Amino acid sequence: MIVELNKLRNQIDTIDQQVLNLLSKRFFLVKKICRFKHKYGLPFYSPDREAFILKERSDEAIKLGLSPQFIRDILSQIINESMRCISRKE
Ligand SMILES: C=C(O[C@@H]1C=C(C(=O)O)C=C[C@H]1O)C(=O)O
Repeated sequence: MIVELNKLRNQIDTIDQQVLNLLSKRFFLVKKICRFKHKYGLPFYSPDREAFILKERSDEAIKLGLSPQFIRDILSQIINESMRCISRKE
């Protein structure tokens, strides 16, 4: 029984690691976009793009049997972190 539980937990650990790696890649791309926008004098904040992301991903969440509100909440947090990320000027 414990072996089975550990196997399942190991799978969750692997998935969590993948989520972290993907978030790291996402913030890397956000920083690239930030530099691109800075170069061409564009504002970093794009409310239309953010609205598009939240709508698209919550529609996708429904198809996958996930709560669309949960996915919107997570993505809003991630996008808020994008703002903090670029203000750190790393
Ligand atoms: C990364 C961008 O810049 C900002 C950050 C976003 C994000 O984290 O997805 C989305 C829109 C912008 O407010 C972008 O315009 O794509």
